[in-house]
Amino acid sequence: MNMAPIKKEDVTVPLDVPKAMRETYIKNYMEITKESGKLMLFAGDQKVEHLNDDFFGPEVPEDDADPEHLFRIAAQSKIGVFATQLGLIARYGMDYKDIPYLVKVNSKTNLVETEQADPFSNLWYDIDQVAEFRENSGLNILGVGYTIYLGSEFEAEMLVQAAQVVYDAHQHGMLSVLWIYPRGAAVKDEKDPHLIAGATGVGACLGSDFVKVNYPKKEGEKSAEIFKEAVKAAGRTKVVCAGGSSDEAEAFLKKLHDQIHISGAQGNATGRNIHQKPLDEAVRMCNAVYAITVEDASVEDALRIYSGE
Ligand SMILES: O=P(O)(O)OC[C@H]1O[C@](O)(COP(=O)(O)O)[C@@H](O)[C@@H]1O
Repeated sequence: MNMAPIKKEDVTVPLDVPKAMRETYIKNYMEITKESGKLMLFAGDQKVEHLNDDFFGPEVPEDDADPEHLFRIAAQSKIGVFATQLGLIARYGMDYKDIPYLVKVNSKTNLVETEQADPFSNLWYDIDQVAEFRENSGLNILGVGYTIYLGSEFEAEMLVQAAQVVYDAHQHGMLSVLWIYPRGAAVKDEKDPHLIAGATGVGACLGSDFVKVNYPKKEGEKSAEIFKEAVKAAGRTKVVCAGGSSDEAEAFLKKLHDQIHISGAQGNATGRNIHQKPLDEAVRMCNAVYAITVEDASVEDALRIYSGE
């Protein structure tokens, strides 16, 4: 069920990568996509984004209450990269040296989001510090991630920061993933397909390697079909979808399969649908998501992996 692997020559290196860093960029690209060209990103930044809501409660298994759960899953499963904040990586990385990491360089909590409030997610670290951390820790840091809230009154600041993050990541041969969410008082419908396509187009103009958006939704339309506009608008920037809140396994895997095979998405970025499970089940779900994304598995194959057959 493996797809033909991509070769080094297939990697399009953006021109803001300096000559001396081309090989590093290609190596990181091959590694983050597991030589498939597709990204399986395990998203673990929610301890800030959603505070403890995703990690504790009647619907959440006890394993998830401890931040180390995220590292255990990332270490024991097949993934392209594990995305979280630098501080958490610094606290656990010594015991999880083999995980491929992506440092999320901005984050904000959900407390600021009311009906009126326009979100702003400020930069925590500049990319030179991430590169310094990569050097000092010896960890395998393949890329960086940044969130933009398009349409927020703070959009201008976030666009500047995102542009710098992408450019600077490329200076160090690292990959960039932009999370782009239309959000704020000016945004009537965050999941409007045309607006999501606007967001992926912004990702392309920022020169990002990957752009992560929410799956569009429109009354009476098939999401997999209306998502095609966003994939097209992104051009050479690859589009991946956020996982969303925990769903029933088959429905979730089917949706992911459609995103890749109907819409043309080049991967996924999944958090809660993986980590809101006890460790063993979380690992099986992660491997199932990886199988669809990187190994071209069918939904049936992925379900077999998930059920441990
Ligand atoms: O839309 P929200 O609530 O801001 O969610 C943002 C979160 O969703 C993600 O993009 C994807 O994670 P999930 O798969 O759990 O949805 C996270 O990286 C991020 O923390």
